[in-house]
Amino acid sequence: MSVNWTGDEELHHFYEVLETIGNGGFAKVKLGRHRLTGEKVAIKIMDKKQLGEDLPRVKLEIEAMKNLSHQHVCRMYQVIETTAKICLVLEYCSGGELFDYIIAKECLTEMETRVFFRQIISALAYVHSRGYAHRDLKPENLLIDDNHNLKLIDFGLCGKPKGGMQCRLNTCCGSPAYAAPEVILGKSYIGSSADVWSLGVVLYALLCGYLPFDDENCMALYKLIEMMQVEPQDRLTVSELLDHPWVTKDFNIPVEWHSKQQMGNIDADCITEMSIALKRSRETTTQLVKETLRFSEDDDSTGSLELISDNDSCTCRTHG
Ligand SMILES: COc1cc(O)cc(Nc2ccc(C(=O)Nc3ccc4c(c3)C[NH2+]CC4)cc2)c1
Repeated sequence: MSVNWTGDEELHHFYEVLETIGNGGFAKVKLGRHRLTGEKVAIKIMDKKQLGEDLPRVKLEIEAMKNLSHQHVCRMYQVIETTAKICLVLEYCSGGELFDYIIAKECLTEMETRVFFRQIISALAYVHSRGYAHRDLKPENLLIDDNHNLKLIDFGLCGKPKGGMQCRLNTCCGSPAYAAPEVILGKSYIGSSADVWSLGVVLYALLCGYLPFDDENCMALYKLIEMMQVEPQDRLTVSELLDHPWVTKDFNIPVEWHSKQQMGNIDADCITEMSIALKRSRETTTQLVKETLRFSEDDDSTGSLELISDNDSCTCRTHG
């Protein structure tokens, strides 16, 4: 059974839409709660008129998010589109932005920085392996989840070179304070190298609690940070960072960057547990989940489901 919802009806049928938790440019992010599972979500609401010529970027991000499923990348659960709006239903990260966390703590210890930095490298190595450059890496685009782990968000500026990650990109984008010199200078650039420069600025911000400013002392410092070499070919690569001595210190193992989340079909055991928890038949539960997640037989969705039961409420998360 499929229902012809209007976008607003669909959004409010499946989700309670609560307070605003983030604002940025042409988008507002509101806290939402799934009416069936009780799970909190973040709903990024964009007005198509305000998007204007940026609308294709949103479609690019949605396409990217369909191909990304990783323990340190914020999940996109659902897209709800109306004539006037596009809503992305996203993973809710209760700890908020890493940016606010750094401000609140002034700066982080070397150990806490290393734990976070390993998670950021893990996410970046995975995103690059899927053929995408993020191009807007900064503490505002790293969220802290319920388990105090980082999740990379906002793929609205990501680039996917047609010929693969060795091919150059041309669009000058991202935040100036984190953008690589070659991007700032309007040159064509390798996306993964530009992301590594941003990674260097993020590391500086984590350890110092403020951004490097462009004075001669900082330029001298840049030369010490191997990720912030002005010439891209002199810069460390993500794969060199995975087992860099500073990154592996105290861990003694390289960063595990492969996804721990299977991209597959709906897990039968999950349906069984959900149907018991929800006191519904397996068939009804499967239909509800498919309807909620807009799965269909002919769809190429590769999402899989994981049941997280917590104090009798059951939460169903998708992967992929
Ligand atoms: C792929 O993930 C994306 C993609 C995208 O384009 C945008 C987002 N944006 C999000 C922004 C914020 C949150 C979020 O959970 N924010 C949040 C959560 C808790 C708190 C705050 C913000 C701020 N006050 C403290 C508590 C989630 C997604 C993701």
